[in-house]
Amino acid sequence: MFELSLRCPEDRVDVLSDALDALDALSVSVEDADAQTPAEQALFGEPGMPPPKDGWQRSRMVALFAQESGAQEASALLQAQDFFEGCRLLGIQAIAEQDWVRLTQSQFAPVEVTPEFWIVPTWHEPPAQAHQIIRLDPGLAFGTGTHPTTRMCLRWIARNNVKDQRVLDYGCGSGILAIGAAKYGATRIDAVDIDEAAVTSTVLNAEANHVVLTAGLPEQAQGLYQTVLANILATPLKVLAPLLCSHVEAGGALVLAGILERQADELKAAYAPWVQLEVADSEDGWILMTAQKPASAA
Ligand SMILES: C[S@@+](CC[C@H](N)C(=O)[O-])C[C@H]1O[C@@H](n2cnc3c(N)ncnc32)[C@H](O)[C@@H]1O
Repeated sequence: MFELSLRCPEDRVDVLSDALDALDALSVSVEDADAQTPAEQALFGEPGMPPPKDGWQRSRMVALFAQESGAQEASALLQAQDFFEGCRLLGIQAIAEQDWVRLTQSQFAPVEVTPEFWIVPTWHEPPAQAHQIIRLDPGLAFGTGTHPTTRMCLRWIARNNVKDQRVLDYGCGSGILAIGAAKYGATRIDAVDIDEAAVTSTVLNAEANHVVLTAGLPEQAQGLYQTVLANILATPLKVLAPLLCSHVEAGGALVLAGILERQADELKAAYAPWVQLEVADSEDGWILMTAQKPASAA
């Protein structure tokens, strides 16, 4: 394989991607040309939404070609185009053969939720002290346990009693929270997501973990649940406040994650008409907020 890399301004990323695609690049990736420097720009998008911008102010694009001649031809053609003005060819280089599967796998080790509760990729042996295990490999959907928001939700499940409960996992991603709830004894579990790939991942991961749950699009969530879990992000969580609260049974628990420490007050205010949210856990600047729905509430 041969890698053609170039640098370009943000407004050229789209046209260059299309051109490289048309020139038979096997893949095109874009990254911040200023990554790892003080000029690095953070670009965040909401899950399920398109990225906020096509590229960074100064983007580095890397296109992969099967043959060196293909990369050279593409570079000559691109440099002859008007839209290449302001762009710079960084070079063409051969990529050494690698065992990509082994390399990827080596980046995912077992993750500890509590000393007894672990998330273990299928290519690893579970640690000896693990009494409760979720088997999960990285896939298309969010939720491998490496993110603090997921771990905090799972810790909450392990430390609170969900046995025999009806549980809703809203924004299920890989299904990891729904599977965790099943492992801790929840019996009727709905896992929903706006992303169909997440629904498919959840079904496959539930099967691999031998747990029973129902996965589907958000309309699948119906009626009242004793526990509602939602690890999304502060903005959608605020929009979803009436809906999520309407699914919590009186006396039931609402568990929210994907919230930064500084967003605690805005979340409390958004949920105040229904429940009183409190910070229940925190890790790396992220917080877990929980509430019990008043027993008399509708
Ligand atoms: C941060 S991931 C969490 C995945 C998993 N529950 C976990 O804890 O690791 C958020 C998930 O919420 C989904 N999502 C975002 N907005 C949503 C919405 N309005 N309704 C349902 N799902 C949503 C995304 O597609 C994504 O899979």
